[in-house]
Amino acid sequence: MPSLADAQVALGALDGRYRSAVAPLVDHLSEPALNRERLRVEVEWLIYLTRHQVIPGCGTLTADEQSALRAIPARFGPDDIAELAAIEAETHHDVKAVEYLLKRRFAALPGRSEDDPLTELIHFGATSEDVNNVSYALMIRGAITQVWLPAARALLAQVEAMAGALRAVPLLAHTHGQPATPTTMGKELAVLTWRLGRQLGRIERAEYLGKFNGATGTYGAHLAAVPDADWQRISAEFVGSLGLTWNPLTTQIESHDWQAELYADLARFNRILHNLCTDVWTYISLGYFAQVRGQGTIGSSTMPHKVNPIRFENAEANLEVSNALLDVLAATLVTSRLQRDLTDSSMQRNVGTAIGHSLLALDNVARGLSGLDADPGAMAADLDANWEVLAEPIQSAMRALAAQGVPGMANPYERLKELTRGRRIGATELREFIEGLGLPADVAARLTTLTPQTYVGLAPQLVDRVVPPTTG
Ligand SMILES: O=C(O)C[C@H](Nc1ncnc2c1ncn2[C@@H]1O[C@H](COP(=O)(O)O)[C@@H](O)[C@H]1O)C(=O)O
Repeated sequence: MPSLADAQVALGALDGRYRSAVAPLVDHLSEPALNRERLRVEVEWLIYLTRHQVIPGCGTLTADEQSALRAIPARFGPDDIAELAAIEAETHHDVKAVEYLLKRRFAALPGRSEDDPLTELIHFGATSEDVNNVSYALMIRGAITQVWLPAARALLAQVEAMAGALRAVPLLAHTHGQPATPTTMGKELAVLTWRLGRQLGRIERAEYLGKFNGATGTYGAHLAAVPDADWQRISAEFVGSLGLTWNPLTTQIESHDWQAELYADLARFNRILHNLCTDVWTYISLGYFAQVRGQGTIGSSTMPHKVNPIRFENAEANLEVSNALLDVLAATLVTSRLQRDLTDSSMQRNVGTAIGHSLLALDNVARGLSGLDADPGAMAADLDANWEVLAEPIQSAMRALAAQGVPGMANPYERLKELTRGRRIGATELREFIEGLGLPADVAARLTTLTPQTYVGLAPQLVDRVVPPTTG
């Protein structure tokens, strides 16, 4: 029997059926992207060392040579990937393989050779983690700022636009799944926009840290080679030159605390988005949103009438997978036995998968939302069937009157409970009840004009906190 493995079939869903949605992350978080970043860091370190003559009297690189070296990661492609894999098959050490590949490329520059004295400055003073941690910081920063954040911002703008459009559309709330004080659909979406926006702000402010201080973070090898250099300043300057925040105090490994912080924020964003999915799914189920576009031609394989909210269900699943990975990354990356164990290396191989499932969910939610049309008629019908929700404002007005010394306003809660608890009442019963309360005329007039559809408080105005009202 032929093996499917022979056909280069993906094992995981992200590289299989969902590949197109997550492809932009491949350039940032795949294994070749890691190796490309490692090459970039090694090249930049060599250029830094020679340009600043950190090793007094060491050779220099011409501008053309610096460009040629920088082109190695910039043009890193399938042939380099294959060559690197062949070297790693010999070294069984992935960073050493990168070092050897760069030494080969350096020796091949015009006028250089394997015996060139500068060859030994490649990977000078560095432990693998010096190269790895800086590479990961650059990769993750690229993935977040160039791929994930733009997708998340676009989704947020979409939810925000829906909140604005449905700003004043009355909606029967369902606390505990039971009819409750009305709100508007726009305000409920504005709450989610507000929450997602706060998390997005935290993610936008994420710090990306890097360290470059040798095998146990002591600069021991550096000092042994060049005792007079200010190695802490050099390390800070080099890490800073890559646009990262310098971590001054570490063991062999960068402590990964910033990664744990970022993954906790991403996971919290995912959880709020999951809440949006389950709410919108429920509103669809109640008929408050109609699925009108982009649902494909088949809903159910057996029930022809159905259109299923599959985009939101897919997003839920992917957010859960993403969070499982983000949680395990955040929990485990912050510990390493003594000066280093290698669990972080194997664990960080899953960063792309963790962020990929989140990106896939963003894509599904965006597609799901764009296929929806609100049905204000369905929302109005449910409000109209639940006049008892007006027991609350009547009670509240009576309490205020009682506090002002108006006679006959005692025990409003109990009186409304008697009228409404466990039974349906309509406009007529409620108005008759109000008329029998002996309320001051202005309050009675105000309450009798109230309907479940108009009892939305400040809901429309609250939307303006996240969606500025359109002017003109
Ligand atoms: O600079 C060093 O290498 C110092 C060394 N610590 C190491 N630091 C970083 N990488 C190391 C280390 N050790 C191994 N390896 C190589 O890491 C690779 C791990 O593979 P995987 O589990 O697939 O992520 C895999 O390629 C391993 O060979 C130490 O002894 O402290």
